[in-house]
Amino acid sequence: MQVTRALLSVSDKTGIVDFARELANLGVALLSTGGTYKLIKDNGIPVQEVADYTGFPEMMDGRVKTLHPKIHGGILGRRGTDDEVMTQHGIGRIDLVVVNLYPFAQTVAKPNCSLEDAIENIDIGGPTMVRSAAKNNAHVGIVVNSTDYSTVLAEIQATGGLSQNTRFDLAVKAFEHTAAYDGMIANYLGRLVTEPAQQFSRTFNSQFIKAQDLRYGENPHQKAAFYVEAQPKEASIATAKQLQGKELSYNNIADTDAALECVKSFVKPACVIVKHANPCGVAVSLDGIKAAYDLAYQTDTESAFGGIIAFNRELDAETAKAIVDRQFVEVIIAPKVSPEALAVTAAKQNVRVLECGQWSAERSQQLDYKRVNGGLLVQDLDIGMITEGDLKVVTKRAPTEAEIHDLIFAWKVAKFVKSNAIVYAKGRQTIGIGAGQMSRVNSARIAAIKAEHAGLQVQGAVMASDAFFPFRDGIDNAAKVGISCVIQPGGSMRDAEVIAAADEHGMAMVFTGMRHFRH
Ligand SMILES: NC(=O)c1ncn([C@@H]2O[C@H](COP(=O)(O)O)[C@@H](O)[C@H]2O)c1NC=O
Repeated sequence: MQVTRALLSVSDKTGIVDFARELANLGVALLSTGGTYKLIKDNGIPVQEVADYTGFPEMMDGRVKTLHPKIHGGILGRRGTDDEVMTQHGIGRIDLVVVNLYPFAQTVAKPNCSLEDAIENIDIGGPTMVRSAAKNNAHVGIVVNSTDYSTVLAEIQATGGLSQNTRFDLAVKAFEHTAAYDGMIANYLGRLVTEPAQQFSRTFNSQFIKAQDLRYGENPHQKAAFYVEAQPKEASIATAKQLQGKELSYNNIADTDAALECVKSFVKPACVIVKHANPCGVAVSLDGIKAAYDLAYQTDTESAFGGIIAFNRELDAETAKAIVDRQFVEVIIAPKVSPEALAVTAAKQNVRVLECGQWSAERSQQLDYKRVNGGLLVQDLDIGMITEGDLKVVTKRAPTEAEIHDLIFAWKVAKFVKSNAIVYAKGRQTIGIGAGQMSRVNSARIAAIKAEHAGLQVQGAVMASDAFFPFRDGIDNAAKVGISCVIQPGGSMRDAEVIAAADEHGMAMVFTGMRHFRH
């Protein structure tokens, strides 16, 4: 297919002048809408305005520009089938359509965007041309993204046109583009159909882009792929670059996400080791990430085998060496990886090393999804976090300054441990973690067993519980193993009993008023 005439109509005008110039140099006749036309013409490039071509002016403040049979007939006409009718009605072929749409997303993201503004930024003529051209991809090329200008141009320069493969690929991109666009509009308007407007729209429309096919899913008989957002809001597993190692698996990605999101909770140098989606060792150390790793590893050396290790600082050679010398590790992830660290991990080529970029201290609110059979649970991501000022001391004894540091540390870890979660910690090191039990008492027992197994002293450690204690037995058992201080949300109908138990044992206890279930 030869490109003889192109229609250019873009809101985002990035790169359009150079693209138009090169097309014109190749002898392609250009048609364009108001603003795009003016820009191209002002740059001395020959171009005809759509209004001049159709004999119909743009009207209604741009609501009608390209919605004309001479435009849509020119795009949709089947070469070899519709030639006669096209000639009969004076419709010329349009071989290439270059369109990007009114910036709906940017408009509604503005604070105080009015419904009127949002409505005016719903592009009608643009998607219509995009869909026309994409449908007629057997004869027409459609470009919706300026990042494709150079490859499209190179192909036209080389062959005078675009191959069927290229046109089909561009057409799929075009339908992906309009699907995302209409999804955004439906989500936005779908929040307004009830009075008062709701956070969650009537339908839930979202688009994710395939980052990679995976060898298999959670188990080898399950097929899987990893999809990411077009514009992830912050450094995450979705933004991570793999610097070395075997291909990431489904479970690697899920566990790396858990480790990274947990380590983001800490400001000081920290290390989180995850196994099967649960932290099995976490530590913070003012001496740096190597010291944090040593402490995190101590919590549960058995579970750390084949684990995922996340840091909140650049991975350095010393830490990398400590890891690869000591243990089998599946994935190491950090905001940055030094070239020296990479030289160390290169000796173990199977180890996956990921660099995800630096996140900002201010977490951005996002949606969290969980698939259930036949449905989807959607909620705000749990970015809730308490500070020292939020702690309510409920016992006679108040925690010491050192205990407060440990309480907040243990609380941050408990947030990332599957419920029921119990975390024992001392000196900003996890001493024992009890995860994913149906009874809180059993989680506490497991935390104690883990501590004993690791040879770590529970005496004087703090205990975090992701949700309230329904009975006093949790506190009595904790006292028996040597826990001195407890952090929990509070809110049980037996809080008074639980507090009395803590007082009897001379423990300090604080309520957070915030629960962190994780399923
Ligand atoms: N109404 C129409 O016929 C129409 N045709 C093209 N557009 C859009 O107008 C924009 C370009 O306008 P301009 O070239 O005037 O800057 C593009 O985003 C394009 O998608 C239209 N605008 C909105 O629907």
